[in-house]
Amino acid sequence: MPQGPQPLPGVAHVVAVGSGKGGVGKTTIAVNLAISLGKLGYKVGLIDADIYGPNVPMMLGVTRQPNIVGENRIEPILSHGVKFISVGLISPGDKPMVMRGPMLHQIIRQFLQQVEWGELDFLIIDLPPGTGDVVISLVQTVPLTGAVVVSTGSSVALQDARKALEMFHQVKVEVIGMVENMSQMTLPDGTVLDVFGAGGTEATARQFGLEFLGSVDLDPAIRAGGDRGMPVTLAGPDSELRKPFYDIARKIAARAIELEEGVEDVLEIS
Ligand SMILES: Nc1ncnc2c1ncn2[C@@H]1O[C@H](COP(=O)(O)OP(=O)(O)OP(=O)(O)O)[C@@H](O)[C@H]1O
Repeated sequence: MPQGPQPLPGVAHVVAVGSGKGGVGKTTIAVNLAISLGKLGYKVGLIDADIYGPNVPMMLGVTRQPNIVGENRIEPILSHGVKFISVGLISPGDKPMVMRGPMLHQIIRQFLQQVEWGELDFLIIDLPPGTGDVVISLVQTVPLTGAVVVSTGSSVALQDARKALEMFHQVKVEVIGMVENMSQMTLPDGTVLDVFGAGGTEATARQFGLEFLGSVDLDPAIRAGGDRGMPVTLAGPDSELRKPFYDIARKIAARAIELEEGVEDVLEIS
């Protein structure tokens, strides 16, 4: 058995989406990012590693168990052009996932190595909120292209987002950039409400010398799309609501490709 993280054959870029604080919309961003990348022509996979709130199956509208094929290989579920697998499919329904570190590590390894991902341009990983075990299991198993950190503009969310940044730094994962979710809300009469402190995430990104990837508004349509298993980005980039998701996806794709090329350059020189 080879030691250390090994690239997944056929998978070009692995991008983790983390947050620090729970409930800031990390899964919403990860799911809409995956769909947007798919609509932009990339082949996309999504691992829902959020053991505390595995909501990807609901947001992608499929909650059935995956098929086992060949010699104990797992066939990912295909929905809206995205191949996905979720801890929520292992423990469906309302039962919480209760498990110790080694079992969690085993599941993350399985999701990476035992799933028939085929050829992928991007494998997106929806991390649990906070800092910890899942990220360590990930970096021990595969080289990550980078991570995206989602936050609202509120000071409390940003306090936790900074911890996530520090964690990625400690495990030597490049942060591709930060996204502000639920940034502001436009009422039907055109009034703009600043609910969570719009602009806070951009300021934090600047402070850390990171790219700010963009802001997504707080909009009931985004919540409703996730609840119905029909995320808003399915309708393409042509609206003020959906365009930011596509702009963010394009920036992440460009940066991920650039980072991977950088690695190849270094290898060529040495
Ligand atoms: N921009 C938005 N506008 C409206 N609702 C949103 C937006 N982003 C997320 N939501 C809603 O907020 C709730 C929390 O979002 P989500 O589950 O994506 O957060 P999370 O950070 O992944 O949470 P956790 O990691 O704690 O599971 C969901 O009901 C989701 O539909």
